[in-house]
Amino acid sequence: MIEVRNAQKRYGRHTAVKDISFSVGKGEVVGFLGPNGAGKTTTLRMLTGYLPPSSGTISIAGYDIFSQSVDARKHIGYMPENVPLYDDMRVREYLRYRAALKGLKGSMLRTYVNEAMDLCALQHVRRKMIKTLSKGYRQRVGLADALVAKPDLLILDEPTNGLDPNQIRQIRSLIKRLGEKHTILISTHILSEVEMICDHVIIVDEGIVKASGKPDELVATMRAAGKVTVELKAEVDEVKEAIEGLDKVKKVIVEEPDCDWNKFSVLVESGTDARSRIAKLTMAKGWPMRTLYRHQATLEDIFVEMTRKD
Ligand SMILES: Nc1ncnc2c1ncn2[C@@H]1O[C@H](COP(=O)(O)OP(=O)(O)OP(=O)(O)O)[C@@H](O)[C@H]1O
Repeated sequence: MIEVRNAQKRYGRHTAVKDISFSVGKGEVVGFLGPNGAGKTTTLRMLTGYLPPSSGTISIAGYDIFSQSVDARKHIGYMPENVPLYDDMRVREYLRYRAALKGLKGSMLRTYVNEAMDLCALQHVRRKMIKTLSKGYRQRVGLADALVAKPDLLILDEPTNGLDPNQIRQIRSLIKRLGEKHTILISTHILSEVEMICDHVIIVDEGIVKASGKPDELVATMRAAGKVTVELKAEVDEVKEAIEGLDKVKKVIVEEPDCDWNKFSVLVESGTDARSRIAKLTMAKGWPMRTLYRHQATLEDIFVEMTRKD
């Protein structure tokens, strides 16, 4: 459904997207993650045909987004980050206007607008002026606009941005339902959102793809390169030196002590579990120990690991 090959975007001297390639299959729900300024919005705007790439190719449903833009755009419903709405229009009036711009007419236009309003729970505000709507409802109008012409691909740029937790849940469950029938590319900062909604995740930073895969696969890779936490009573430097001397231990980080218990994070090589060797060492040394556990990596750990600057 989406094929991006070596897309690059420069704004004058600044390169916002260095070299991005990825593909999204039909029916997939893909999370597009990255810190501020990573190039997410720029990439989404290139995908939707609003910005030409400086180099590289992008095709949607087999159509090149620039040379076959009309055909490509028929497949896309786009919800930009700050949904631009006409404040002085009423909800239904606005959606009918947008549907007409997308080529819908007559009874089909009315039916499609009605269905989009049903899906986004907008019927009870259909006669309200857009300027009187809360942020959550404005987002729903933006989503209804994106899906009114029944495109098979939805591109959503931070759809839950600025919403309160209840509104976030509502929009999230709506996106989940939409994912049953549409291919979705969703840019977000909210990692739990990705874990809940997406089949696949792409992490971008500094204009390139840093990681890509199923959320649980990424987490499994990270888990293999795990971290162990140890709390014991012994002299800090001695513990650090002894654990760092163990096979396959990469580094020992001294954490804030908890009362008189010293705490250490032990970073170990991929595929190893240092717990039994640490336990043997502490017993041999006679150090009292109260904690020894291996961390379960989360998508947040992956995100931080892939995008940290230190
Ligand atoms: N029109 C523009 N002119 C010049 N530079 C721009 C323009 N738009 C974006 N940039 C720069 O390009 C880089 C990528 O921006 P982009 O908005 O794509 O990032 P983002 O990942 O969407 O960030 P955020 O999560 O903050 O929305 C940033 O350094 C930004 O300052």
